[in-house]
Amino acid sequence: MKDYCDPLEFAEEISVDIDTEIESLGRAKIPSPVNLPSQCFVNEEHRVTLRVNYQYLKGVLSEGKEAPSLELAGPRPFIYFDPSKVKVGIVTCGGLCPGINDVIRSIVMTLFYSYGVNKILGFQYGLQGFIPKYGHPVIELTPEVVKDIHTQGGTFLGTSRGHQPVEEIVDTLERLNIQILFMIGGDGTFRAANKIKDEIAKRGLKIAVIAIPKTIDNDIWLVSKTFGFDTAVELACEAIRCAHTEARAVPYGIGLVKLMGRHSGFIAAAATLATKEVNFCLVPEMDFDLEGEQGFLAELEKRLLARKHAVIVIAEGAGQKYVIKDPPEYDASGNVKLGDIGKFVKEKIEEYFKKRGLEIVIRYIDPSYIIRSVPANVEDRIYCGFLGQYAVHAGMAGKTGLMISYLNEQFVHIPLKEAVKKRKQINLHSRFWLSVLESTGQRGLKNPS
Ligand SMILES: Nc1ncnc2c1ncn2[C@@H]1O[C@H](COP(=O)(O)OP(=O)(O)O)[C@@H](O)[C@H]1O
Ligand SMILES: O=P(O)(O)OC[C@H]1O[C@](O)(COP(=O)(O)O)[C@@H](O)[C@@H]1O
Ligand SMILES: [Mg+2]
Repeated sequence: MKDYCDPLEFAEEISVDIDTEIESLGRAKIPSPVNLPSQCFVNEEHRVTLRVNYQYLKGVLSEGKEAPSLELAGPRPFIYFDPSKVKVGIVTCGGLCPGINDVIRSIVMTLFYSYGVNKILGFQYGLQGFIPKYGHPVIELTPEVVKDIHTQGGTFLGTSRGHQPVEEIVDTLERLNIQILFMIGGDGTFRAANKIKDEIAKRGLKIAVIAIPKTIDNDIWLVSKTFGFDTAVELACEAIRCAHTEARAVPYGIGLVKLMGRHSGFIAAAATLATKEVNFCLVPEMDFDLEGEQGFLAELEKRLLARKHAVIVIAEGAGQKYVIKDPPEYDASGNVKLGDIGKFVKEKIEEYFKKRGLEIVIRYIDPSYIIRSVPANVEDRIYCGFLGQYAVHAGMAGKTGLMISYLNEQFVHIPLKEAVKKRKQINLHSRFWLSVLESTGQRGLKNPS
């Protein structure tokens, strides 16, 4: 599993103080079912040292403190819930992402075959599925129902954006007697999951909430890579290759590709590294000037004159200072609505070269929804399988308020409250970004102030 997006390399403050304690509903006393090979069992003693900055670690150890470590994910020898009685819910929220169906399938198959759980309900259309007024019926999930869903993109359960009353969500969990809730979603879903977990605790209920990080943006803190990201990058590369072909075919051809990435430009950056044809990669983390001697347009002109073609990749959240509405607008989930930077940059390029009398040909490609609605690629398919399995092991062990994460090359449990503390973004001083700069050859794109 590739780990080049290690969030600790992206963090400015590598010396993270994380509360790594995982909450539990009670003592796990029931022996795990025989279908699970005992050699695979892990327990709470199995912890993974969190890879942190060496200087920070030295400081921690010299103070006599322990090195920060995370609970390892995996099947436990003893579980909390009785497989013959436990009832489980699954919900998918937020934007689509390749691999959601793989995760749903993996959860259902693991519950059924490894633990013998047969009461599994799917809530439809995200958080709306818990709210009676929407009238979305729950779906009974069995291996037969989910057996082929991984061949399709999207989510078999449907999704939605928009806040729903947490009290009503927990009322529904109580009414249906759900004891483990698996929430597949991104940062927004995790904030909702945290609130649901708090409401459950307030009512003194024994319901586990387990989150699985989903988003093509790969912007979740304390996860190396979210599932679906790899597939999205692969598709993005195809768009870039086409843009390059178009640009090279004509004199002064420009291929401009806009990719998703609301606040984090990982798709744009990774696709740039993968294709090697990109000359300018613009991401939300980086400020750039359009005009001026060292601005983007002047740099683009230099490139065009030297090589007669250019490829530009722009993440949708880049350059928002030029296009965002004032005051900003928000979607139903509270995410800021972005201005269309791709269209804006295209028009600026056309204007600039018209003024300078250089006849350019610009091809603008916006593959946005195509890269997230396809089925998962092999890499993501394997990854999603693991995520679903580890989520089930954590839930059956009675753990709660956690996210299953792949971090420092291990599957681990991360408290949700830590995962929502911040957003993972590209660190412009990281070796990862340096590699992007080396690949594009782009300069700072900022005029001296
Ligand atoms: N702070 C919050 N409190 C409660 N619910 C939230 C919060 N933020 C987001 N949500 C809900 O979580 C769901 C998913 O959020 P969204 O931002 O759309 O997607 P994602 O989880 O992929 O980031 C939506 O139904 C949204 O309203
Ligand atoms: O689905 P919508 O509402 O058009 O939103 C598009 C946004 O969703 C994303 O695909 C990511 O959304 P999530 O936070 O739900 O994973 C972004 O890349 C994009 O900005
Ligand atoms: Mg999100």
